[in-house]
Amino acid sequence: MRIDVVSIFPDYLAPLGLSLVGKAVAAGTLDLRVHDLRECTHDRHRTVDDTPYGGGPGMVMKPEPWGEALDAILDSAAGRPRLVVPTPSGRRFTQEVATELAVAEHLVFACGRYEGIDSRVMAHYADRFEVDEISIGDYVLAGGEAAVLVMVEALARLLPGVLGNPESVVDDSFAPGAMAALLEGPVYTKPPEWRGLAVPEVLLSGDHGRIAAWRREQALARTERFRPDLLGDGA
Ligand SMILES: Nc1ncccc1[N+](=O)[O-]
Repeated sequence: MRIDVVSIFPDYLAPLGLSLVGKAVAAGTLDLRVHDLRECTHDRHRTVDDTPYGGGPGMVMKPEPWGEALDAILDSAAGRPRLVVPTPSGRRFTQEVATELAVAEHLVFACGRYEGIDSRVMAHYADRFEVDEISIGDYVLAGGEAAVLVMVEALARLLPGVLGNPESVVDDSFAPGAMAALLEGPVYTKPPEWRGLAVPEVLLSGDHGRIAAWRREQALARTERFRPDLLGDGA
């Protein structure tokens, strides 16, 4: 998979060189290219934004630098990449969306800052990109870069060979499957007792049936407490 990220703060994406995503890049599973949008400006001030037509607060990112940046990426792209635009006004990012993105051949993330990117950019590229405006949550960040870190990490761990133990994807919170709509319950590891706190004895029993039942019970309780919306009506 190839991933391009366009941003006026390319250094913000440096964490993608670490840990799990960094390993995927080193292994060649991910071809990650980060581009500085300002390299597509040609005025003295390297201007990327201007005041919004129709008035209103803040600034809007100008279309010209985006046109130059995205044309260059398309020139070196095979096929029709998916253009992911992180925005609070997009469709909601979920584990299902992460799974969808994880099977793409080529993702291009356009990091908007300020009030967003001139809407003509998304309209102009609708035939050459599969344009996908996605929100990671109902809050307002200063730009899309943090959202790209979130989305790339969520999809990278789904790529074959990236996670040491592919099993751990199966019982993720929100992963499709038997415990699909439940939050993961508490987890424990050695030592069996720590500062007077013992690990629940069922987990040391070796009785896999009892352990599975206990885990489901804990997952249900946690889901009822933190995310009753996941339980639907009278589940
Ligand atoms: N919530 C957001 N705020 C700003 C930019 C992008 C965002 N998002 O969710 O992708």
